[in-house]
Amino acid sequence: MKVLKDILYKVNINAVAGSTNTLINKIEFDSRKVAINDVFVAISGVTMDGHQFIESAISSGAIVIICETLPQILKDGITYVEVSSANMALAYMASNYYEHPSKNLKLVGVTGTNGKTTVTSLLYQLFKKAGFKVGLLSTVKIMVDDSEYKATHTTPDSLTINRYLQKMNDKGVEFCFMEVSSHGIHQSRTDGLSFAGGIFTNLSHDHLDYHSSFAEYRDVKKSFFDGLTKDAFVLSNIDDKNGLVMLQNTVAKKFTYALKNYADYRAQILENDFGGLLLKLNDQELWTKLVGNFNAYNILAIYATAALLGLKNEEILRLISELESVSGRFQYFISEDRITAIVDYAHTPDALKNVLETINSIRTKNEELITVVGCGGDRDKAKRPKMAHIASALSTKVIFTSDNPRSEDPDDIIKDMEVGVEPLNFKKTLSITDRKQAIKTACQMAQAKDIILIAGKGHETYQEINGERLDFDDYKTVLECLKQLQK
Ligand SMILES: CC(=O)N[C@H]1[C@@H](OP(=O)(O)OP(=O)(O)OC[C@H]2O[C@@H](n3ccc(=O)[nH]c3=O)[C@H](O)[C@@H]2O)O[C@H](CO)[C@@H](O)[C@@H]1O[C@H](C)C(=O)N[C@@H](C)C(=O)N[C@H](CCC(=O)O)C(=O)O
Ligand SMILES: Nc1ncnc2c1ncn2[C@@H]1O[C@H](COP(=O)(O)OP(=O)(O)OP(=O)(O)O)[C@@H](O)[C@H]1O
Ligand SMILES: N[C@H](CCC[C@H](N)C(=O)O)C(=O)O
Ligand SMILES: [Mg+2]
Repeated sequence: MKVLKDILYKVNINAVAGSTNTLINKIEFDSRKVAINDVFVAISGVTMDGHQFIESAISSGAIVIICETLPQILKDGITYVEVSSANMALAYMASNYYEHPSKNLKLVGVTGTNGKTTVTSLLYQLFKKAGFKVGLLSTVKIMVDDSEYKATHTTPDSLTINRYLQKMNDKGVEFCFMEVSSHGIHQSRTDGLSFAGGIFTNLSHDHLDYHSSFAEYRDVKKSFFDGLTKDAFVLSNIDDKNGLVMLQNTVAKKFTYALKNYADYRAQILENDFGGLLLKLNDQELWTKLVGNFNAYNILAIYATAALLGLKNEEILRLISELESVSGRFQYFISEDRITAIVDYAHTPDALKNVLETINSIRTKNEELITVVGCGGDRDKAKRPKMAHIASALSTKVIFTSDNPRSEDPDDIIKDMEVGVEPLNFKKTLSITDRKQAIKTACQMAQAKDIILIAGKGHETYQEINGERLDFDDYKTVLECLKQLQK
């Protein structure tokens, strides 16, 4: 049991009705999870308003209500706290409730449109190899040192974050690397956390269904860096046109990385093929198994972060050469028939362009590049024609298909995509709604030495249709199809 007034520390309060000396059990923001003596935080969400569940939370045992507008009738024995932002209040209360776990380890947040999972997962691997106890909060999974937990979000809600950070404290974790999504920042999921550092990877088109404009999306990302303290570091990719913007108003120590511009941490690509990348990094050669120009940025960010966190140069270089690629990020195999299949999580126009350009820079003219791609339902519709345009312009053949249609009709999503195909590329394209069938067709079309790219779902092991997640795995599917077709 905790005392309410202790967990309200730093919360911006407008009004209180009732006692704050109350003993409380736990905090919940979903009325369906409330039990006796809990605090219920009413959040006005994207689809519903949590304020309408105050009554039901009280019936389930809530004795404290945190809300943005006080109900008209206040019940005896219940403490009501009016705050200006319920999301922000939840984040500070979560941190207080779990006793500020982010202060007991070095927490590094990674934000940007693409590369967050790659950078955080590789940092997790590198620090584990260096012998530390490490934590990870990522799209793919949550790790409390060696214990793995399922991830539901890229950046979980603030209660979940602090709960896992406390578990990390209990295990003696020294470093934690976490993805910081724009939804996460906007919904204050990371407020109140003590970050030792923040990394900016890049910014391109995504989530314009949620953010009102690209400028708002950029400013939300920037606000993460604006919120860091002066003992923290910011590491920004200044080859990205918003790299310097992220550094504008932060009081944290500023560091930059780049392949094309002058920066604190610089690298040059010496070799780039399916075997990996050979980089010249601050005058030293460094080899990595990771493939693709964009991974040169990720590797450079990892090197710089490890250096900023105190690891020695030689050790970092040695450990980077041992890193394995992240599940569903340029994950590939070559079949018995010498067909290369690549599964990649490219689900934004920029990521898709980078992956296709990387493959094209490695591929010879006689080899076909067959791309299978779809776009998510209930997500930014403006990405659809853009991704279809890029896929059809940069591949020799393209199959448009489904990628988590969610509540939408998959054929409508495909139609939105087809609009982006330029007339000269029409003949390269084909649409097959069923993703398994699309992958199978790509495998049937491929000859020896051709390359199949299956983009958009990466590590995902499901296809979400009408609220139901049906088992589906791109990597397993393509592996099986190529095996069955073996000549
Ligand atoms: C659009 C969005 O971000 N939604 C998130 C948001 O939910 P919401 O605002 O829709 O909630 P709501 O359904 O309107 O409900 C409002 C409030 O009423 C409460 N409620 C609701 C029903 C009830 O009976 N009782 C009750 O108390 C809810 O618990 C909630 O607090 O707050 C919830 C709790 O934190 C999140 O789980 C939920 O994520 C949804 C599932 C989601 O799909 N989010 C995606 C878009 C997302 O966050 N993605 C980013 C990654 C993006 C990237 O690629 O960069 C991520 O970090 O994962
Ligand atoms: N530094 C980078 N720059 C551009 N594209 C990248 C970069 N790193 C990875 N990508 C591409 O973006 C895809 C997604 O990468 P990753 O999962 O690391 O990004 P993310 O930021 O975690 O995405 P999400 O927002 O879904 O969490 C990869 O599969 C690859 O195609
Ligand atoms: N974090 C991203 C992931 C998109 C992955 C793609 N497979 C899709 O479902 O659109 C989102 O939720 O928008
Ligand atoms: Mg991610």
